[in-house]
Amino acid sequence: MSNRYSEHDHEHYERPRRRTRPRTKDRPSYDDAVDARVVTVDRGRFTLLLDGRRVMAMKSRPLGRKGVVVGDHVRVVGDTSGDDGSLARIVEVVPRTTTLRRTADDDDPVERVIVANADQLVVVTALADPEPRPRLIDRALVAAYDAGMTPLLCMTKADLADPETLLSTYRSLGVPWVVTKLKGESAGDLAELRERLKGRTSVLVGHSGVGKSTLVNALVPDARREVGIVNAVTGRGRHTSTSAYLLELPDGDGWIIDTPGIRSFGLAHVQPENLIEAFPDLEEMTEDCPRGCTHGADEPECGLDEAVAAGETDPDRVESFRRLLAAREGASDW
Ligand SMILES: Nc1nc2c(ncn2[C@@H]2O[C@H](COP(=O)(O)OP(=O)(O)OP(=O)(O)O)[C@@H](O)[C@H]2O)c(=O)[nH]1
Ligand SMILES: [Zn+2]
Repeated sequence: MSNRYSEHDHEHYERPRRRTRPRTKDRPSYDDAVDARVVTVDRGRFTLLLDGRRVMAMKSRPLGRKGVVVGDHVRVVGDTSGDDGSLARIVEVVPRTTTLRRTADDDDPVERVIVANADQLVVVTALADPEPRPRLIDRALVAAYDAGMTPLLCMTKADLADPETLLSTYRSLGVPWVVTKLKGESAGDLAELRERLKGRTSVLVGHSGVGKSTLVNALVPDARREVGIVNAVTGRGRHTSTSAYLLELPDGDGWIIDTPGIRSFGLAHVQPENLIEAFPDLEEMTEDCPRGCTHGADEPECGLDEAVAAGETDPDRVESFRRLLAAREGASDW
């Protein structure tokens, strides 16, 4: 408690003292702070959800350079009315349960947290038009496992193609999956997807054209209007958003975070040890690996090869794991 204005310093308040500025002005006593969640971020301004109200806020000085991202649970003070022109102040970021990150790249030299407190990463891919891009799916899976998030492979446009070909690539990894179809016969049944999203915070990623916006709008009928309202306040175009955006599912059935602006997924920060932790059965077989073994295909004495040779594990699973490991490298574009 070296702070001169510590709240425990009662004496300080009782004894009149000469001051050059009002002492309470910056005193960090946040007993009156209230909880809120970050919905979206735009040029240093945060839209929060607080007791069902949309409230604009900025970071307060004591937070310094500490980042505040979509999905963060925060504590706020000041004008939390949400009235036009009102601005609250974020004074604290509640410790995060997960962080989805992306590596520094040519466009941006800083490693960044993209989204906080999400427990599921939904990799949205079309079965056709555009064709699935397994390498991008692999990269998204790596990001999910690294972040400690459950992946969900969501295959859209099931009216155009059969999911089996794509599924065969991911079956040995045990990646949970759903198919959706928002056009054609029996279109629009999202019951299975809703079930998977229930009670969780799920980030949706996918490259352009896979049908992610269509999906978000089907899941949250108000989505377009909501994003539009916030964008009107922040001066963005009405129905466009380039920032990640948190939306509540109807009936309080969970949260989704749409990520329209995320076009790259740099993974250079991902350590092999973090990745293998997502596969406890494989990890167990690497206990006797030489120090620094990455468990890649070219490692001379990797326990995974011994396990395959001894028939103790599914070779497809090892191969798929190694494919993910290799997917960390190279271009980061979606
Ligand atoms: N056949 C078929 N087309 C679909 C389905 N879902 C979406 N589409 C179409 O696919 C196209 C792309 O859908 P969007 O929702 O805009 O795709 P997006 O992933 O949000 O793409 P961006 O907006 O570029 O990020 C649109 O023409 C949709 O009508 C589907 O289940 N089946
Ligand atoms: Zn190894």
